[in-house]
Amino acid sequence: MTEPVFQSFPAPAKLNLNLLITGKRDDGYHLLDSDFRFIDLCDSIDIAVRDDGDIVLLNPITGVPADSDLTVRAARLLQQASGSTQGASLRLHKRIPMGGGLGGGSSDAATVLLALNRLWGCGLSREALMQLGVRLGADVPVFIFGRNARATGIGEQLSEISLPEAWYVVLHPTVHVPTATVFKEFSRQVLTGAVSFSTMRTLATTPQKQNDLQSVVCQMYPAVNEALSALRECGSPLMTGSGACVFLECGNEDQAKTVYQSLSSRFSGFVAKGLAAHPMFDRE
Ligand SMILES: C[C@](O)(CO)[C@H](O)COP(=O)(O)OP(=O)(O)OC[C@H]1O[C@@H](n2ccc(N)nc2=O)[C@H](O)[C@@H]1O
Ligand SMILES: Nc1ncnc2c1ncn2[C@@H]1O[C@H](COP(=O)(O)OP(=O)(O)OP(=O)(O)O)[C@@H](O)[C@H]1O
Repeated sequence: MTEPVFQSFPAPAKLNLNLLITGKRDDGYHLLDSDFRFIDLCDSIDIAVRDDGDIVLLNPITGVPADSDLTVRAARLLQQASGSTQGASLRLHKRIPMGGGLGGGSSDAATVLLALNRLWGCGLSREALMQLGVRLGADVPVFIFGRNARATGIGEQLSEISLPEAWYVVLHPTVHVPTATVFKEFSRQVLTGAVSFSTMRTLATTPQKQNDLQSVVCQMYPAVNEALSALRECGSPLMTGSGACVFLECGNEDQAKTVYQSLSSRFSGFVAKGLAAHPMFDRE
């Protein structure tokens, strides 16, 4: 029997450099206005094509059954949409903390769609893959889009943005923050008037450095507030996505490392470099 040939594909994390919640759709999904930046903390996925049509995740994450894993769901969705009879063995190397607002699961799904589209020779356009991706999660399209982007809609309307070089101190409070719970609580607080929807930015407005979910998450998870308070001694930090991770932007790597070292005995986290584009993005 021939050994399967695995190829390795990167799946980067993202930060939401700002996150305005501008409304709610009839189906309950929230409208947002957010600048997404890819960072150099990456999961990686080894993929080998199989000719029996099966999709097999060789090392499921503890607590996430293989059938629910976004990598497996992405592969099955592409099989269905393209009519491909080929299968794949997947091996997942997780480095992006889960439930951190860093988009790890969404990025894994996007990488599988991009990689299998090539390996199976499906020939779907980037746009078609993005439309498939949003069925798996609101954060999936931006990873397929492949460039740092301003996102509107629920995250599927994307336009490229150009960002300066930057490094980020990212702290990971040890709480798992479920995205659905946070949006639900935000919605409840809109009804009571405790929070309100933001207005979408006009082209002339400079991006507001705010995350509309932050106050809700800090109320629910004090550990997130503590991490923000610690970073505030060094600048103006923000939460990413629906949390739990918080970050501080720094102009150079030394500064970021110094800030992180001063906090690393109290918080887990890391220093990451902002990327100019997704590592799988090619500009031809
Ligand atoms: C907060 C962000 O991380 C910002 O990047 C994303 O909008 C979240 O995207 P995601 O993790 O891919 O979220 P999904 O898996 O699509 O949605 C999880 C749940 O969060 C809520 N949700 C999510 C995204 C969104 N724009 N509005 C929502 O109300 C919905 O209840 C949904 O059932
Ligand atoms: N490949 C995967 N990697 C991580 N989580 C996965 C994966 N597949 C399914 N999941 C499920 O998705 C949940 C959210 O994981 P993820 O790491 O994407 O959260 P997140 O970074 O907060 O996402 P976001 O910023 O998109 O809200 C996990 O708790 C897990 O149950």
